[in-house]
Amino acid sequence: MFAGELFGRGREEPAPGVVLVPGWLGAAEQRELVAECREWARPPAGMRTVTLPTGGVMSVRTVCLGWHWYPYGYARTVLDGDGAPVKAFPPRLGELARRAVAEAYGDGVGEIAGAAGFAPDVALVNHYPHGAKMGLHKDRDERVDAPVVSLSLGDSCVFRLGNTETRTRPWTDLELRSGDLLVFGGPMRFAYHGVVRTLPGTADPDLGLVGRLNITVRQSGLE
Ligand SMILES: O=C(O)CCC(=O)C(=O)O
Ligand SMILES: [Fe+2]
Repeated sequence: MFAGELFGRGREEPAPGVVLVPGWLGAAEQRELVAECREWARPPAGMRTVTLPTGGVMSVRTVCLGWHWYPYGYARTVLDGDGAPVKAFPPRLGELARRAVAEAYGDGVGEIAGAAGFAPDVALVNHYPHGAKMGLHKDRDERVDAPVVSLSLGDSCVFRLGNTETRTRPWTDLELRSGDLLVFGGPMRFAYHGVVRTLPGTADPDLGLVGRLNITVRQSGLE
């Protein structure tokens, strides 16, 4: 427990273009999103493990909406899985993500590339079972520089926000908890980032979720 928590966790801007809004989603909204993720996870085009070109298998399980992400590109079918057409991008999730960007940047929305006209069309839903993590990477398969919206549910995690140049320091480790909103855009849109570890057992049991879910909502720039 940090002394600062006596005063609650406030909005943070850990780097230019990166905004963390703790507890952005209320308990009811979190429960609704978890229920939706369960539906999205069902086959066909459901949650799957991703095998990298190196032969490594990612420890998270992923389902995509709108466009199917595979290493490294986007397609309309699950070409590295069951071959089914990707599920539609839910308009409600798009609305939520647009509100997220507007609220995160506030009056500064005009200074962040692609933020004012944010038109998301793809979401990646990652489930982190206990012990899962995600190595440092850039989200670079999108063709535009609009911000990425990230929503966290369930167990907390240590999220590593790196830099745009190298996979090494400097980086900032942030704790992301259930309901937190993280937006990264502007000068940090193509920064390295990853999940060092999750913190098992930190989720509110009422959420009924084992592990951690993360939803990133993005604008692909694809037609
Ligand atoms: O789980 C997270 O917080 C980050 C996920 C991520 O970086 C991604 O899906 O590209
Ligand atoms: Fe990412």
